[in-house]
Amino acid sequence: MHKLKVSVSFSYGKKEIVKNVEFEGKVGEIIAIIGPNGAGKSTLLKCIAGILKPRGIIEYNGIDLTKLKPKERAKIVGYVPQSSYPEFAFTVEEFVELGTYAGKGDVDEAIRRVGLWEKRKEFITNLSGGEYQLTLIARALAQGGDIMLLDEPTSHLDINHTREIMEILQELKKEKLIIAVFHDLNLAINYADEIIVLKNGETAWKGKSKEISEEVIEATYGIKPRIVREDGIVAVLP
Ligand SMILES: Nc1ncnc2c1ncn2[C@@H]1O[C@H](COP(=O)(O)OP(=O)(O)OP(=O)(O)O)[C@@H](O)[C@H]1O
Repeated sequence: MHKLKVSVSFSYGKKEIVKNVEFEGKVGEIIAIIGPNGAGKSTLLKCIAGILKPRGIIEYNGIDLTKLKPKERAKIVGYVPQSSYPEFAFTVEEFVELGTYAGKGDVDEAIRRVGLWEKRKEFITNLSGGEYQLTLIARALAQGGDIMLLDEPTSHLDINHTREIMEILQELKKEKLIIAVFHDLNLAINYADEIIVLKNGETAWKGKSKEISEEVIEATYGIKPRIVREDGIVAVLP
């Protein structure tokens, strides 16, 4: 069990943004969603998060997530939005507690797990971009659900913070299903187990991340990259 089944479409007005995207995932996996700007990646994630109401099926362990009330759904799915600069001067611990259904214990535990315990009394407006991203992850973590969705968790981060976030995700996947949107193909290929490539709202390719080919990338992005494979590491050179 611990399996997510997704088969959804979503339209803004008459414009279909997500077209029959189907995949399955289970606890223990990282699934990366990649694709060009405007492909529908964030929209797909928001559908799974319950922020948007898609047509189709989103089922976890046989439970139809689209039918759950927000509070019930939040116990299963955590959502980490695209990071934007924080506007309000909450402390880290106030922010992690805010909007979650977590108890104090879960809040403390989540802050510890992302390594921000020393900064728990700090205002989020004083954090670096990387620390703020960790705070967003802690907030989703505090809800304790089996599924964690992240929209570009490493955008604007330096190599140090990028590694920190990716290592946290590797650790979390032992007990969760992680679904994350990435623009960085190298991160997606090397850290995710599965990749879903979206183009114009459709699934252009899906499969084991390291099996993605030059042809798939060329067909999706319109440029022929070089892919170097060595010692189990895959490097995509634009
Ligand atoms: N609120 C909205 N109303 C109407 N159209 C929208 C809305 N939000 C997004 N769209 C459109 O949906 C399409 C997909 O957007 P989405 O943000 O899901 O793409 P994306 O793949 O995440 O892009 P990016 O990589 O640039 O973040 C775009 O054409 C966008 O203009």
